[in-house]
Amino acid sequence: MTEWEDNTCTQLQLWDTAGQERFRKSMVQHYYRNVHAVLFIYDVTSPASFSSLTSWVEECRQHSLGQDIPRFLVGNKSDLRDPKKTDSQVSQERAMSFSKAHGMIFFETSAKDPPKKGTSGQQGSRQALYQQDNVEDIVTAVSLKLKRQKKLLTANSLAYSGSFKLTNKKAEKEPMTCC
Ligand SMILES: Nc1nc2c(ncn2[C@@H]2O[C@H](COP(=O)(O)OP(=O)(O)OP(=O)(O)O)[C@@H](O)[C@H]2O)c(=O)[nH]1
Repeated sequence: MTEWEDNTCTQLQLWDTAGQERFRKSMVQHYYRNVHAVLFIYDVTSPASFSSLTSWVEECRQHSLGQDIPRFLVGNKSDLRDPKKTDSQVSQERAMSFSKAHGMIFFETSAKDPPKKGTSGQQGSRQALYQQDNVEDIVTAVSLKLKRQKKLLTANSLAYSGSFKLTNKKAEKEPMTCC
């Protein structure tokens, strides 16, 4: 639950899809019904977990999840990054490029050992390109995105389903009423 300064709050209900196929098959319809956002989470030390994201993106598409549903890409286990093993890890550049291609908001974090607020991580011998966030920051970002989107949807539905529709400056001054 995130409480905002305007006295509203956003409550997040997270559904963790089971890794095991036999559970996934029976639960899958339930997951996709009324979904407001999707978090694609992978393990930064497991390129296989990153590669499997493509099938999750495809699954979302098959379940007709619209592009208006916010998508987040989260690389977890950043505490296990080993500067000497860059080949067997998912680089932030690769993840960032994937997130851009799929319209996702990218985060990297560790659920076990939360990065200090706003710090950049170390990747190989270089400074990581993107900052790492703790889990709470990611939850807040998801909540904020949903709050903004809800506001936008409400504004749009008022503009298009009310007794008048604002189309231009003239209409703003002299609203046309109908119904
Ligand atoms: N070092 C480290 N270990 C983690 C982190 N997050 C989870 N783990 C460990 O990773 C293991 C797997 O965690 P799960 O949450 O079961 O992973 P999962 O992907 O949901 O697993 P399935 O639902 O079975 O697919 C556990 O032993 C966790 O303690 C992290 O950020 N850092």
